[in-house]
Amino acid sequence: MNEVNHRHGTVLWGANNIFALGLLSGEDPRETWECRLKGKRLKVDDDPYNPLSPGDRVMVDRHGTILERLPRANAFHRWNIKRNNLQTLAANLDQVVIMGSVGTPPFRPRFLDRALICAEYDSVTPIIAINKTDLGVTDEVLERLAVYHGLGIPVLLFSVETGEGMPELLSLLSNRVTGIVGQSGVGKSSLLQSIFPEVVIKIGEVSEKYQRGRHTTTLARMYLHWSGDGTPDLKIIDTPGVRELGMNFITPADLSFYFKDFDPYRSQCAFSSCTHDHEPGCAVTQAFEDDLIHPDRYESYLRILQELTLAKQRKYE
Ligand SMILES: Nc1nc2c(ncn2[C@@H]2O[C@H](COP(=O)(O)OP(=O)(O)OP(=O)(O)O)[C@@H](O)[C@H]2O)c(=O)[nH]1
Ligand SMILES: [Zn+2]
Repeated sequence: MNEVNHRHGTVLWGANNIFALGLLSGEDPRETWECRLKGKRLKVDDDPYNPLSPGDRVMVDRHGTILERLPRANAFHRWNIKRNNLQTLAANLDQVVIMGSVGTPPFRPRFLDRALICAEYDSVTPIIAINKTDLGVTDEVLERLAVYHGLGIPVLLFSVETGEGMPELLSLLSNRVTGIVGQSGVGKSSLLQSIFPEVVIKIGEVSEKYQRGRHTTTLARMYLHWSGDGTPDLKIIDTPGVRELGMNFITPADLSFYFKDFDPYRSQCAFSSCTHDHEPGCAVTQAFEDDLIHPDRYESYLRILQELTLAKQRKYE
């Protein structure tokens, strides 16, 4: 391969066969370039619908044809219900911010627990960030969030509206590649707009438009923030807002291993095949009854377990 005629770049966003690349090797760090995949395929064809995601590093020729995807350090996925498969949302992440809110919409541990499972599955470090503190944070919410703090996960409270907690959030994001996931309405667009005031954030509209299309329920996008010396000091990949995260990539038997707070009890159940649901002698159920496992977490577990068990039954029907 003639290196002189090739450049490296990072996928900022893209759909179907057109990808915007940034962080290109060359003179101008802020240059972006619209490139194409030759024949819509890559040698590493692990996801034919979605061969490239924001954060992917690629090699491109001088005509703007993407030749190769460089090896991924990791990738963040979600379950695509329509395709019945995992879908890559972002690649090469240092961390993922799981965004929630208080007030509107109210704090919802179910989504959080599901997003934490995705992060654990993909070995991406999670951070929990709860927006809209200006609407008031009740002791009840603080008590529910303490569970995650206890699991060793950073928990931040902030408000895009008042700026409270924003310096702490930005310092956690600085000089890292961060994915953001959150349910619709938690203020993802507002957060991005406050960090990237020069960009007109139209994520809601764009993904809405594309969701009607066949291929692109996938429109994630990387935003770059440039420091004074011309280097990017923030790299944030926004992912499309979702209502619910499907968990079909794990089996019912594996589910409890994603609940680290069950670790001290799991091995003490009377049956080695215990699903920690209804079985006699279940140490996990006992721990929940003894207030050693938070009710939110046990409820999340039971709901996902039921969903996965039903999906498995349907598969064999
Ligand atoms: N009170 C309050 N409202 C906020 C805050 N941040 C965002 N909002 C409001 O929350 C609503 C939803 O914000 P968006 O930024 O559109 O939320 P989103 O998560 O991008 O939602 P989708 O576009 O549907 O994915 C808007 O009315 C915002 O003005 C905040 O810190 N405090
Ligand atoms: Zn059990």
